[in-house]
Amino acid sequence: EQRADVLRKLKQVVNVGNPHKKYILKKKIGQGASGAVYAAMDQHTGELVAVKQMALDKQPRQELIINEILVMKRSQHHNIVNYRDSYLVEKELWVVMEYLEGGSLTDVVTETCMEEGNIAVMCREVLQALEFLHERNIIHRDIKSDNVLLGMQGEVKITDFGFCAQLSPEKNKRTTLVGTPYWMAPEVVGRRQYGPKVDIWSLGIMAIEMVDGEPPYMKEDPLRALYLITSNGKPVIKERSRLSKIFKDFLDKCLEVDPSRRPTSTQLLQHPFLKTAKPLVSLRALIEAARGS
Ligand SMILES: NC(=O)c1cn(-c2ccnc(N)n2)c2cc(C#CC3(O)CCCCC3)ccc12
Repeated sequence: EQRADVLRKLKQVVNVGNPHKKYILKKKIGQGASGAVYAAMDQHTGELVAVKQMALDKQPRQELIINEILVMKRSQHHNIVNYRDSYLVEKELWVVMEYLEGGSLTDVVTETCMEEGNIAVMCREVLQALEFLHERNIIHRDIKSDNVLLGMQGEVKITDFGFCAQLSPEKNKRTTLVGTPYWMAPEVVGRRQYGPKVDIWSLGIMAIEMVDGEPPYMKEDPLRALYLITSNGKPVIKERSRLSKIFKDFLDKCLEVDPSRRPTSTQLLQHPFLKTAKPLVSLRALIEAARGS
């Protein structure tokens, strides 16, 4: 009966009509936890879109899907992959959103060596998205390079709100173990109460990805990584010696183990490290370098 309830609620949220008439699926661009993602074309406008397809009966937590759509419908921002529309086709849910053709930050961190000016612009753009979400009491809970997408005009947008949490005055803290192990904050791993600052920790881990090419403990299995996060606290950065003083200070603030000492997104947006950011258009060269390799 809970599933029937979800279906009823979804029917109120999604658009009417058959998306097969509106969109032509092109190629598969990803296989997220909750479904496959395709690049598609809007038949009337010729615009490229991304379509996330989820088989409802395969979802462990169906109510999370409604959450993702409802939260994203009203959260339009230039640093967030924007929701377009959604459809229910038999038992399959389609979520249609804008398409970013530059791929993910993962492609860049694994294929290129980023200089600090590029790392600073990435951190600034992601912090702008986090400030927007945290103001609305939304925690993303899965910040990592895979979920940061790039456009050819230098757009930087966060995506995949499948794990996000909408806090309320009655329930402004969470304890559920959600996210991707290597990027999880100590308070999440330790099952303590946590809030929006978990996204700031994950941003710090993503900054380590941009320096070292991968998060700490990536060679360990996920369970051991969880143990190391709680036992080691602030992770060691392999190439720390080669970083500037203000970048090290920025990293140390994101990776404060005690969330009450970790700055908010608004506070971090004032950090001097972000003043060294290169112009957004310089990211185009990074995308091409990542593709070229
Ligand atoms: N590789 C992959 O799995 C994915 C690749 N993309 C995209 C999206 C756009 N452009 C490109 N190039 N890729 C994904 C998007 C989502 C998502 C989401 C939302 O939460 C975003 C807010 C509105 C509701 C839906 C999940 C996964 C992937």
